[in-house]
Order: sequence, then C-alpha cells, then structure tokens
Amino acid sequence: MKYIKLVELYEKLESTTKKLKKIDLLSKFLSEVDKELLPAVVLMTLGTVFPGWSEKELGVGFKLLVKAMSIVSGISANKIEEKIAEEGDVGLAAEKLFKKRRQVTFITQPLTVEKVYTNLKKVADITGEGAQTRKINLITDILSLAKPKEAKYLTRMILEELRVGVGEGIMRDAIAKAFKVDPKIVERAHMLTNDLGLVAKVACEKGVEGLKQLSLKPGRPVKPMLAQTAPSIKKAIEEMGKAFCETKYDGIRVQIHRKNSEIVVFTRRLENITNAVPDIVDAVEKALPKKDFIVEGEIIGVKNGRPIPFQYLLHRIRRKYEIEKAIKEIPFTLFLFDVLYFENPLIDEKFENRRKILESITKTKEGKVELSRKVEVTCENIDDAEKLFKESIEAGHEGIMIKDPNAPYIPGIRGKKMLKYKAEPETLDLVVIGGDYGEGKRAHLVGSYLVAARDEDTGELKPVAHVATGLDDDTLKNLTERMERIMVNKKGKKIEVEPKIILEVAFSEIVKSPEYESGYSLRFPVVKRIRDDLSLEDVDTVQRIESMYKKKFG
Ligand SMILES: Nc1ncnc2c1ncn2[C@@H]1O[C@H](COP(=O)(O)OP(=O)(O)OP(=O)(O)O)[C@@H](O)[C@H]1O
Repeated sequence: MKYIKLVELYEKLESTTKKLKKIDLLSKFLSEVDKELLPAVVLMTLGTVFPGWSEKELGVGFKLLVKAMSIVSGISANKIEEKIAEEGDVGLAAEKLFKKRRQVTFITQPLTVEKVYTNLKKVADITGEGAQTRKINLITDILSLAKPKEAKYLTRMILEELRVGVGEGIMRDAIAKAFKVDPKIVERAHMLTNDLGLVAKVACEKGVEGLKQLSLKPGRPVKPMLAQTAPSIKKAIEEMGKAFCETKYDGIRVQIHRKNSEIVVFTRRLENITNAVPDIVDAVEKALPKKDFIVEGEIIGVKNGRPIPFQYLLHRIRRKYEIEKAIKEIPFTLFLFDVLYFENPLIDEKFENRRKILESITKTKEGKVELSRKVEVTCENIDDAEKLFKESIEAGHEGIMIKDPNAPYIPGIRGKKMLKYKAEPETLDLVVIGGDYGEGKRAHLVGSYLVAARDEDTGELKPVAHVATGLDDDTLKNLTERMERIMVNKKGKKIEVEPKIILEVAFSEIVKSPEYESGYSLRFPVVKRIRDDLSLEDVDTVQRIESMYKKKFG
C-alpha cells in the first residue's frame, strides 16, 4: 500500500478535533485495508511501530533526524534547525524544505507503508558500533523516497510524535466500528494483549469470537489494574460492603511472569527489568512453584528496618554495572498482592479466590518474598482498616489499598474495585513537553518545566502549568541533559521536548485558566519526584483534573 494513502488519512484526521469524525474516518479506512497490513496501519496511526507491550523504541533523537534530513535534502543541518524553530514543528518544516529539495525529480518508486514499517522496526534493533550511521542509512532510505507531505508525517513519526490526535481510545472505537464488534470486547482484548495491531487483525479475521479467545499469556505483559482515590476509609468500606484492606507499599510495581523455566520481571510501564533484579528472580524461583504464572507485587528497598525513598529504588533498577554491590547496599523485598495466571488465566476469578490461590502457592520468606499485609473488613470492623492505615504509615509506608473481594482483575482500568487511601494529598503525574533555561548562574540549566496532561479522547497533550521548584541541583543538571537529548525545538531560552519525562507534581489547588490549553492550571506546583516508572498512558488526564476541580467547586 502506498504510504501517501495513509498520509491522506493523517491529513484528514489532523484537520478535525471531533472525536466521532475521527472514528468515522479511521473505521472506514481500516475496513478497507488488507488484513495483513492492519497491524502496521493501526500502530503507525498511533505514532509507533511497536505494540504496547514492547519496550522497543526507535531511539532516534532530534539531531540524528536533522542529519538524515540534511543528507536527503542537501540543505545544511543549521538551516534545517532554523526552519524547524521557525515553524515550531518538525513535520511542517520538513514539508516545506522537501518542496524545495533538489533530488525531488529523481524519485521513481513510491514509498510504501510496508517499507516505512520495516525500516523503522529495523532502526530500533540497531545497537553497538556504528549504530548511528546505520540508523541514518535506514532513515535516509525511506526519507529519500518521500514527497513533501509524506516527509511531514514521516519525520514526526520518527520523533514519535505524529500529532494526528488519535489515541488508544479512538483507535479502539474505530476498530469496533470497522469490524462491527462491541467496543467493550475490543477494549478487553486490548488490555489483555496490549497490541491494538493484533486486536484489529483478529477483529477483522475472526470477529467477536476471535477477540474473546485472546487472553493472557505468560511472557507478554498486561496492563495493570489501577486504583482510584478513596474519599475516606469509612466511605469506601461502606460502599463496598466488604473489603480487603492491604498496606500500600511505596515502591516499584512489578508483574512477574514465569514461562517454562524463564522468569521475567516487568515494571508497570511494562519495561523488562529482569537483569536489574537477579535477587528478586532468585527469590521468586524459590518462593513459587515451577509452573507458568503471572503474579503481581510491589518491590521495596529496606534499610535498618525502614523502607527507603522511591528515588533510590529507581536508581538501583537503572544501574547497569555493579549490580551485585547494589543488591548488598539496597536489599529488595517483594510484597506479592495478586495472581493473574497460574497454569490458567485467573483474571475472571474474584479477588478473594485469587488471593487464596496466591496464599496457597507462595512459600514466603521474610525480607525476600512476602504477601502484602491484609485485613478483611466490613462495616462492623472499620476500626481494623483505620488501625492498618495507622500502622502502615508508622512503618514508613504510603497508606492502604481498599479492594473489592468480589471483583475480577480488570487490566488497564482505573475503577472503583480497587481504591487507595494515602496520608499525603493527591498529586498529578504530568509529562514535560518543554521548559525554560534559567538566568545568570543557572543559564545553562532548564529550571522551569512546562508540564501537560493527556486528553483522554484524542490522546493530545495539553499544557497545565510551569513547575519551577522541588528539585535539587544535581537532579536539575541531570534533567537538563535528558531534555537536551530529546529536544525537538529551541527558541531563545525556551525549548520543546518529546514527551518522555514524567513528573509527579504536588500543588495547593486546581484553578481554571484560559492561559493553558487544558483550561486549568495549578497553584504553587512543586515537583515531588521523577516518575520514570510511568509511561505516557499513565499521565493524568485533563478529564481527571476537571473532575478534581468540580469535586471541589461543584
Ligand atoms: N498492596 C498493594 N496492592 C496494590 N497496589 C499496591 C499495593 N501496595 C502498593 N501498591 C502500589 O499502589 C499503586 C496503586 O495506585 P495507582 O494504581 O493509582 O498507581 P499510581 O498512579 O502509581 O499511584 P500512586 O502514585 O498513588 O502510587 C499500584 O500501582 C502499586 O504500585
């Protein structure tokens, strides 16, 4: 299929902000695509070439792309950077520059979707010596076949920012409409497989029955079930009737899979961290049966009997060398709290049964693998939940979880079946999309971050606030370096970056604000911590901010 056909769709998608119109356009297109090409078309329209469960990234920075554009267009890298700054968007700049390029008359072959898909997938696999050159070769290979309009989207796609306003929600609805299946079934298949390309193909080939058969597979990570905030412990338990309350540990959420003899550890953003935690792998090997399973838990670090701050945990996880030394310095304990698969999928079992199974298969060992501390509560003994909360906080943990014992495991959904209650006020997880360099001595550091929330409907990122406090100098320096690596634009002191760094932001209140595209802003925002354990989909939504605002002001 010619890439220009997909580009024509992108143009139409970009020209409307209406969700229903986008779903119409997309569903019509999907229903006409050859089924073998569906995965490529679906993923590329989401701005990627990898399914959600994959941890692969293209790893092509701004500079590398500019270099490739320069080779193909014959225009100097400086001029290209200037043009990008002027247009404020790499795609628009590429389109204009490609209109002028000298070689344009030599294009003989049309660029195809297959070629773009294959080349970009190859780009991600390149590592080691000469990686940059080989990446550039693959990119120039496709970019040189691109007409101006194609270059617009191709360059954006390479920076993983397609900007056509299609998020996973719209894509799911479009798949449902194109192949006439219930959106709920599409959603479930997506949550279980984490691969909308596969879901589209199965919906097309096998319809509802095929989608229903898609299930969990050890080895393929699944989106975790998320929690809403409880208004109060009492209210939450009264509403649930009966609840399992557990200590909320402040660590790294992990999903541990065993397939045959291999144990793999994923974070909640489905990143494979097995190599960083050999101690956990070893402990799990001893604590659980040698059968296929998927269990979930929280890893915390303990020093002198107290949990250590989250930041140190991430630091240990990211270490590539001297892992054994780090294990001695920061010993990890795993608190298991759920089982999703044990010889068979268990997500449709009620939580009460899953917990029983978890208890029956786990040989706990203090300080290594334990089960989350749990009390069973009804309206008669709410005190026990309050007591658990108090003791958890005193022991240095975050609060408690309040879970419905009758609920199935609902992947990827932040629902009412699992609640959290913390000692500290609510925060927002927001993604950095830009920043400003400081003044004087700090002129070389990005000191203020423009953070954005996600629009649930369109997947677009909408600015919410500038955050300028909460980080020490070392962290500022480190963040500045990271931002410079993912920079997509620079104008004076202002830079724009790819949406990759997520910050947890505390604030005094949410206010309405015409100044920010989200329509809201935060008073006295402070960075609480960097959330490298989260991915773009975990970023808080404008809709959540709106509902938090309304809760307060009605
Ligand atoms: N016993 C437990 N049961 C379930 N989750 C737990 C437990 N202890 C700690 N957690 C952690 O609490 C999180 C639940 O809150 P939520 O789903 O909202 O994630 P989050 O956005 O990371 O929230 P937070 O920032 O409050 O940790 C889980 O993701 C998990 O990491």
